[in-house]
Amino acid sequence: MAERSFQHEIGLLRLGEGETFRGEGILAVTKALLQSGVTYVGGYQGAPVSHLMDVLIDAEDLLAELGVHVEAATNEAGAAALLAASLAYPVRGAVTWKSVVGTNVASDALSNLASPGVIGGALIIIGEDYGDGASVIQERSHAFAMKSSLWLLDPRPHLPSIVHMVEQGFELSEASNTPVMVELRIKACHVTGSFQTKANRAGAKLQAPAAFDYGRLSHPPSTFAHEVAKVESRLPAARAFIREHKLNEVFPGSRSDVGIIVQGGLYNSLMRALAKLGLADALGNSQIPIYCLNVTWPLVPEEVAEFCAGKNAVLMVEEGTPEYLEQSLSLMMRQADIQTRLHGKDCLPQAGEYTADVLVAGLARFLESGPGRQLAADTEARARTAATLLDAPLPGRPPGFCTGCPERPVFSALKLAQQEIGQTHVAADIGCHSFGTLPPFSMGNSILGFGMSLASAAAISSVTGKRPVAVMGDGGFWHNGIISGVAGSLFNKGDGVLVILQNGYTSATGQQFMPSTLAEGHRNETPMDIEKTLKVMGVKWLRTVRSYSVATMRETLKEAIRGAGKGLRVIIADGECQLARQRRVKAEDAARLKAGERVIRVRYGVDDDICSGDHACIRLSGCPSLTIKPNPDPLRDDPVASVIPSCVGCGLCGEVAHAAALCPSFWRAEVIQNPTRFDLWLDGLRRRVIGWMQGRARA
Ligand SMILES: O=C(O)C(=O)Cc1c[nH]c2ccccc12
Repeated sequence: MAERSFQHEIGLLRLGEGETFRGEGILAVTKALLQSGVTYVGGYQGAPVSHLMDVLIDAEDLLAELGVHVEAATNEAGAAALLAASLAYPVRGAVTWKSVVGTNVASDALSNLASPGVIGGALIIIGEDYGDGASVIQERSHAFAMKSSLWLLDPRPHLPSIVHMVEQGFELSEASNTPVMVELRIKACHVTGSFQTKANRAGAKLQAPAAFDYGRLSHPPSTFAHEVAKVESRLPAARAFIREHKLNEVFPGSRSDVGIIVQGGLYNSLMRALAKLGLADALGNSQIPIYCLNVTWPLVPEEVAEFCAGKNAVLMVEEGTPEYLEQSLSLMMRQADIQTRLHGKDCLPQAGEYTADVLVAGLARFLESGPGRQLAADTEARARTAATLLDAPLPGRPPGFCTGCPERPVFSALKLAQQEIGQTHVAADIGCHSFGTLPPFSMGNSILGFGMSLASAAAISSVTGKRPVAVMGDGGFWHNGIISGVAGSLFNKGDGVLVILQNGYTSATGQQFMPSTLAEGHRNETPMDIEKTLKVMGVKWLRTVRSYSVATMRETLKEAIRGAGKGLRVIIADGECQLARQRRVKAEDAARLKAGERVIRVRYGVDDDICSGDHACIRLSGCPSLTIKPNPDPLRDDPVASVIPSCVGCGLCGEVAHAAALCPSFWRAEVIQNPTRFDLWLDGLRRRVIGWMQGRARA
């Protein structure tokens, strides 16, 4: 994989009995899977679980030794469907993706899997991308567990707990014939710690295909029996297992009047809040008893009753909306006729991440604690004071395209095209190109999902009377766009423009390879070609344009948007992901330098004397390496544009200045290492000519 090397982590996967693993939560999961004897693993990358897939794919050799099949699925639906191996065979397997979005994509396969259930342990490791730092819609994966009768583990962020829950997850899955989701929030994925390892186990293998059994198909009439099995056998079996194996934890406290029930994943934040309130020490000893739900679905009514009975009040600490757990607890307590008061979202916010500070305020409300309220008020006041001390609000720092990104020029070209032919609807998509919706481009009227831009634009021309432009990455194309977008548009004889940003990787998730990746050393020796694929599908109007050629791209866009006739027009904007390219080129250059070979680096810069100081170049590019500096001319006070050393020489600044006819202040230089004798001769000649001209100028 391109983003980073996982050689160290692969070493950790080889640890044997009784050794110590040190690292991140999400990587501990990879080791836990191998210790559990999986026969197959798979998934689709996305924050915060990308590294799980990356490590497993890089660990090809080890997994081959253990006989574990690895599947880099093209989307989450494919990953979920992989679990059918555990539906038909008593083998263990695990898949991963980011949630809630990945679970949305996977949900068709998940429903069909959950209905017959599984005979081999089946785990779904979901990266719950919720709260500060999340990149997707704020919804709860919990809903999927409830609707499909899947069990939901939410281990407290502590490596031994995470590993234990993965191992127990397989057992629970087998004991109740139900797929199990392991929910890991951003903080749980990145929490660091250690645990004692066990030896890896080879996955089970069978000699023959399973016998035909209609009862294991999610088809009527089997589905009616499945529905009954879910409630009459699988649920009771799961509850019995959870109770018997103490998957949920009770931490007793000195107080008997109140208690706290917490989702396992929030346990660390809760302990921090209690410590701030002086109700717990730093070692996790709390005065208030805590019932920690490492399993958030299903709840175990007997455990709930035991914890709540006899207390005046309990607080349910449950992040996100709606308050499914609070509702369930309320029903259970009513049914068991327990008179304990139940609090939750009346004390804590309905929406947003439950950070320690948010929990301090909520706990103070629950405990009706004066000093607690004071602490929460003080914290808020400090934040306000800090804001006033700063005088003006801090300038926004939206994320944006990397230096040299091949996607930036496409938005520059689209901006220039719109300047000439007017605005048109722009359907944005998920990927690095989503940054086109942020300044300085601010383009995009909708984002409807991964690979959904073209489909989302299908009805737009009937609304606006103008041909819309859908932007899609090559990652989005293979994930969903090829079917939902391209096939849908061709089938419906749709009219519109699709711009495919072909950079060679699913870059936003960490530069993973995908079907059309060309990189060397990739397992896929015959990469699928998007252009050929589109032609075969029947796209008639198709252009491939180098993404840095801004003027050509502008003209191509104008032609596509305004051209006569109907039909889908596709522009493939081609340019390799610059981060991946830099890693590749740097290594290649270093090898060439070492061998004494000639290496050229291209750099751009701005001539201070010529820069007009209007910064149109910056507004059309937003490159992090193109900034401003004080004007060296004492008679001018406008800052001038400046290219800083992080420039990778993509040439966009010059292209934009040329395409938009801005001031001619950009220069391009070639830095040649290990020059040839011809290079040196040419350099000497240039110096002489320039010297002669400068001499004339002075004269
Ligand atoms: O990695 C991220 O942050 C993403 O949002 C990418 C992504 C991976 N799988 C998806 C399914 C639906 C929408 C976005 C994604």
